[in-house]
Amino acid sequence: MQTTVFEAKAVKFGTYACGKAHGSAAAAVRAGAHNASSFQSKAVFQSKARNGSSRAQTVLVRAEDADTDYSVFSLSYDIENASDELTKDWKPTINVAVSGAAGQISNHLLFMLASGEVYGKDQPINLKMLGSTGSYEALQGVAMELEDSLYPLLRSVDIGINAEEIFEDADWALLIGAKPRGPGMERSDLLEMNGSIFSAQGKALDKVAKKDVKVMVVGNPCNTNALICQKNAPSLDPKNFHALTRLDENRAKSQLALKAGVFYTEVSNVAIWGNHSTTQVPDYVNAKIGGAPAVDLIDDLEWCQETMTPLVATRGGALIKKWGRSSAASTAVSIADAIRALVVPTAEGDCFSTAVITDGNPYSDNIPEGIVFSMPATSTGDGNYEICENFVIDEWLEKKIAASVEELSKEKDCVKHLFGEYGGACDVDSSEDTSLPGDVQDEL
Ligand SMILES: NC(=O)c1ccc[n+]([C@@H]2O[C@H](COP(=O)([O-])OP(=O)(O)OC[C@H]3O[C@@H](n4cnc5c(N)ncnc54)[C@H](O)[C@@H]3O)[C@@H](O)[C@H]2O)c1
Repeated sequence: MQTTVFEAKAVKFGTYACGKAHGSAAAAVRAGAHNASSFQSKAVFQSKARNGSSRAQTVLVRAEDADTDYSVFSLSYDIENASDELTKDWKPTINVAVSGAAGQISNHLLFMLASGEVYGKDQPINLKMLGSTGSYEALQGVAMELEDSLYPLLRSVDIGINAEEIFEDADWALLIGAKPRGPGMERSDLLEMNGSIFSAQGKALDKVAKKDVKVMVVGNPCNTNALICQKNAPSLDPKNFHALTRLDENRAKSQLALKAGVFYTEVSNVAIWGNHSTTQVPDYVNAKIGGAPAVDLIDDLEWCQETMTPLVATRGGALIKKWGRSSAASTAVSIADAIRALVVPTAEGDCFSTAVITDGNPYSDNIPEGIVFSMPATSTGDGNYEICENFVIDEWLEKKIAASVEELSKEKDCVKHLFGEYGGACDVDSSEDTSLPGDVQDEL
């Protein structure tokens, strides 16, 4: 066994740095890309070539101050020169940025991303994890757990609190971090507070992310946060901004399957329309079970309208009452599903729900332009999507969709100034709270 030693710079806000065999200074380059405000510390690369081969198998990096800075390390593998069975068919590495990376949802999601179950077993990733000042130590802890998990597809990890550093060259940005509503805080205050986070993150994405970055906003109120983020990133394609409503879709599918007494894989074409709030509309009208209309098999309109619909819309609150905290694991699963929906072709006759910008949508009689609204879509698996055009909007759906449109239009009025539009008073109703769990701290 041959051992070589290299020297490179590592930075405090950088975790793994991905080096190459023969001492390629990839890590040094990555470290150098961080701005001068980052704390610099010297690190030693130790590369071990197996069986006397010149190809490095493993590179570990430790900062000199590793005792106090647990987050600085590196695990590297020379994919480009690899010829073994594991890596020879791997795709080029992608950069996945995750904000709120020290939070509950990320604690599940990050490990799914690193394992390959989201982007595929042949898709190596660089994880770029954004936290807040207060969560920086926790972020280091998450990085330590990732280090200890030995995921071959996880090529590198960066952590930081500066969005412009973390979003650099991002192919995907999963925006989970948000501030919860404190006791007594108005819904309009929450919109404003999180709005400023998402306008800053939109600007950062605009400046440093890849131009075809796919952005998925999870932090609540996610539809309006996604709108703010998109409007602050004018050089990016508006189509690539999503707000997560896949959890709502999964909840609706589960209830329909239970009611019909079928396995959930029989349930298809389930759309969520509207806002990720209690005004959301789980669409039983167009849903199918075993390829036939769900309403024919279930044959109970009252259950669909009066039981299933509110049950899905208020599921988060019910879960908090039982569990004592908001849904994190199932949300992470639904983020994974939402990503897979874009990178794997949609099955024939099926759809997935995603909240996207409504400009040019095929339901313009019911859904105005200029908001982020959940609709049914399909994808060929290339990261893009098309909104389904053939969904029937009956009288019941029309009324429910109108209520969600009104709510989102009011939310937009409250935050317009965050993307340079003025006019319209902030008139969101806090008396009937439609927000979903996770954005109200005192519920926990
Ligand atoms: N769309 C959905 O279906 C859905 C479902 C569940 C939860 N949520 C929302 O997801 C969000 C996160 O939920 P959680 O349970 O993980 O919360 P959490 O409080 O456990 O984690 C949030 C993390 O974000 C960090 N953070 C705060 N501001 C930040 C910023 N500006 N940049 C980076 N990080 C920041 C916090 O420090 C914290 O570590 C909440 O807003 C919640 O309401 C959405």
